[in-house]
Amino acid sequence: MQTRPTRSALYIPGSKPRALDKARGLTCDVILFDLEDAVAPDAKIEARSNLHDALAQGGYGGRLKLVRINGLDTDWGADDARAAAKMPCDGVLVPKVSSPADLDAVADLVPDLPLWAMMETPLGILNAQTIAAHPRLEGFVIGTNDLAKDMGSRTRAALTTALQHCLLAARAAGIVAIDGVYNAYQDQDGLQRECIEGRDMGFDGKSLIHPAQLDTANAVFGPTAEDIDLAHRQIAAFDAAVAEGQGVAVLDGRIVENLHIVTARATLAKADAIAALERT
Ligand SMILES: CC(C)(COP(=O)(O)OP(=O)(O)OC[C@H]1O[C@@H](n2cnc3c(N)ncnc32)[C@H](O)[C@@H]1OP(=O)(O)O)[C@@H](O)C(=O)NCCC(=O)NCCSC(=O)C[C@H](O)C(=O)O
Ligand SMILES: [Mg+2]
Repeated sequence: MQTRPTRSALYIPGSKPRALDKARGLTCDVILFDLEDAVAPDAKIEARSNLHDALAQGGYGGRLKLVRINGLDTDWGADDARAAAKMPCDGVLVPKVSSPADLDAVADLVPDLPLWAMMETPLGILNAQTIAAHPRLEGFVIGTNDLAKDMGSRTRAALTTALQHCLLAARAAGIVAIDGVYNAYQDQDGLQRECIEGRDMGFDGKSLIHPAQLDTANAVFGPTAEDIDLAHRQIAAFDAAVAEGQGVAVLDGRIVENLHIVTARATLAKADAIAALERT
């Protein structure tokens, strides 16, 4: 089970050495080192080599480092998987996963690393429950662009059922779920709205394409000072109620039950994990 922060997951094309270098100083929680759609066919081999060198050089701190390989049905996928298996990364992100068998095939080539699944095909969404239950899987990253293309959908609202289905599957399996990208990377208001929507649905973070999107995702998906204060006060109120033989506390006119304490402790643990990451 992944416990590191996943508020912001930035795609970095393996074909862009400057961006690979710049990422060492960026405040993303997760780096999605991309060999797939951000890399042109002619640049695929060089991108794999760039990525090998960048990861070997290190300097990415405690960020979660995932390598998105090409699909095994392409000319590059199997070699990407074999190369990623030897890279000092935290997992392999498999594109266009439609069934657990797609993960089995990559797992055979990558024996020792966790797997993550791009959820971006209609069949994959329908099979989300069995994909999420794969023993090597640590998380979903939603591919809203490919999904919208395959479904013929023109709005994010049209994807709501698919997003919720993925979330249900992820939560049932206890894995991470990261929302899709917001393409208009210079539109901060639109990004903020979509981050809030994703957070309120239950996502753990947002996948991003440009450094200018980091602050918004980190702020929206991270606990605020008010969240942290409320969590402390809920725990204190509940402890006091329990000490008096009560099973329920009342705080600010609202009941506080054990289930709220689970959420409060999770909020504090998340804040601690973010602080620890920021120290690396
Ligand atoms: C979108 C971009 C092509 C814009 O590039 P550019 O015009 O070069 O941006 P800027 O000049 O504003 O860049 C400023 C500096 O920031 C660095 N930079 C830019 N993007 C990144 C990045 N992603 N990671 C790290 N650093 C980045 C530039 O190097 C500049 O640095 P400096 O020279 O020092 O000033 C570009 O942002 C880009 O290529 N983004 C990634 C696109 C991508 O990865 N697409 C694929 C993933 S999305 C997807 O596939 C989703 C899914 O599969 C689905 O189906 O939905
Ligand atoms: Mg995609």
